[in-house]
Amino acid sequence: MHRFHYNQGQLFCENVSLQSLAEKHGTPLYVYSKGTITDHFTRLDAALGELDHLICYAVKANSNLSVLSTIAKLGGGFDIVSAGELYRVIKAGGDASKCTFAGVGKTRDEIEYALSQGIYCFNAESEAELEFINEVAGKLGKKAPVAVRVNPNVDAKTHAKITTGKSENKFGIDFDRIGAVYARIANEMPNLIIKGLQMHIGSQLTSVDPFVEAVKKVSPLVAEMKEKYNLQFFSIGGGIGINYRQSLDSGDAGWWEKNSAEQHPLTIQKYADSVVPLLKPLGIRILCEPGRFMVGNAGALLTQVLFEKRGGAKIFKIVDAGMNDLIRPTLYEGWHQIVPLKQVEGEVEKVDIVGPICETGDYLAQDREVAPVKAGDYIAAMSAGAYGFSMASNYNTRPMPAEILVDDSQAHVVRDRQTLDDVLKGEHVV
Ligand SMILES: Cc1ncc(COP(=O)(O)O)c(C=O)c1O
Ligand SMILES: N[C@@H](CCCC[NH3+])C(=O)O
Repeated sequence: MHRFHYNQGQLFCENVSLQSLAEKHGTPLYVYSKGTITDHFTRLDAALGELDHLICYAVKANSNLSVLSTIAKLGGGFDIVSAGELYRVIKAGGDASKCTFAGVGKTRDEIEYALSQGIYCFNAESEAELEFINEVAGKLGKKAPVAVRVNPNVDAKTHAKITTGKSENKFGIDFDRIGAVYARIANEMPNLIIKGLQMHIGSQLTSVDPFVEAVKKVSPLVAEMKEKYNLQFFSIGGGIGINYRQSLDSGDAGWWEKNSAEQHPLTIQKYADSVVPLLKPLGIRILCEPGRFMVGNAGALLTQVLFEKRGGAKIFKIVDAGMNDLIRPTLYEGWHQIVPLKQVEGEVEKVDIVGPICETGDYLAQDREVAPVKAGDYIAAMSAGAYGFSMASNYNTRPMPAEILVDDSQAHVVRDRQTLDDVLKGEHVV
C-alpha cells in the first residue's frame, strides 16, 4: 500500500490533503507516509520470517530522524556509511549494536567513533581497510567486528551509476581473493573478530535473477567461511527495486501496460520466494539492507507551478523545486510520476517540468503528458521518498525544503525549511 490516493479530486497522503499541506507549509515540501514505511518493513520482515534475520535499513536512502525512529521502533537495524549516519541513528533512538558500517573510505575518526559506540560490524571493502581497522582498534585496545564485502561480479542489470557488484566497480573484494583475505584476518590481524560476509550488487533491481545468481554464487563461500571461521551472518545487501510507474493506490493503473518495455519490478514475495530457500540451508543469520524499498514509494515532493513558457519546441512548466531538491531525474534518468494535487479539467499536454536552477539538466520530467496545470497550482513528484531529500543540496544558495511525516490524519513537521541564515551558517567573510 502506497497510501497516496485521490479523494474527491484532491491528492491525499493517508488522511491528509496534500493541497492543505502545501498551502500551510509552502513548497518545495517533502511528505512521507509513516503507514507505508511501517507496512514495507513489516512485509519484508514477514517474508524473511523463516530465516534468522535482521533488516538493516540503508540510512542513505532517507535519513530523516523520524524515519529512522519509525524503523528503530519496528525493531530494525541500520546500514550506515558514515559517522554522520551513525550519529543520526543514535539521535533517533536506534541501537548502535544493530548497525553495520559499509563504504570504501572509512576514516580513522569514523572507525574510532563506531568502535566507541559498539556497532555490530564493519563491512570492509579492501585489504588496506582491514589492516587500517586492525590498527585503529589495536591503538584503542579494542577488537573490531568485521565482515568482508565480496564483489561477486554479477550484473545487476540496473542503471550503470547504481551497479555495484561488477569487477569494474569500486566496491568489495574480488570473489577469488576472499578465502585468502579471511586467512589473513585470522592470522595477521589480531584486533579483528570475523563476524560475517557481505555483498550488495546494486540498487533498483527490477528482476530477481541477479539476486539469485549472486546468492547461488556466494553461498558456497559463506558455507566454507562459516566452517573455517565461525561466521555469524551473511548480508545479502539491499537493492530491491520499486515501481516508480504506479505511485498511487489507484487512478493510473493502465499506465503499466502502455509502457511494457520496462520490466515489472520485483514484488517482495517474489524476492523472498526466490532467495529464502537458497539461504535457509546455510543455517546462518541473514542480514538484508534495503533502502529504497522501505521509503521510496512512501514519499512525494510537492512543488508549485510558478510560470508557464510556450517555446518554439516545447512547453515548459517552471516549478519551485529544482534539481537541488530532487536530483534523480537528471542524474539517473529517474522517472517520477507527476500528478496535480487538485485534479484539473482539460486535455493533458506534453510538457517539460523544469526547476529554477541555472542548469539545462534541471528538470523533474521531460516530454511528459500531464494535466493542464497553471501557475499557482501544485503538483507532486511521486515516489520521491528514497534518495530525494537525502541527496538534496544548497546549490544556487537555495534553502533545503521542509519534511513532513504523515501518520493517519496527523501531519508532523519533521524538519523545518532552512532559512537563508541556516544556509550561510559557518561561512565567513575575510
Ligand atoms: C552497501 C549498501 N547496502 C544497501 C544499499 C541500499 O540499496 P537500496 O536502496 O537499493 O536498497 C546500498 C545502496 O545501493 C549500499 O551501497
Ligand atoms: N541514489 C541512487 C541509488 C544509489 C544507491 C546507493 N548505493 C538513486 O537514487 O537511485
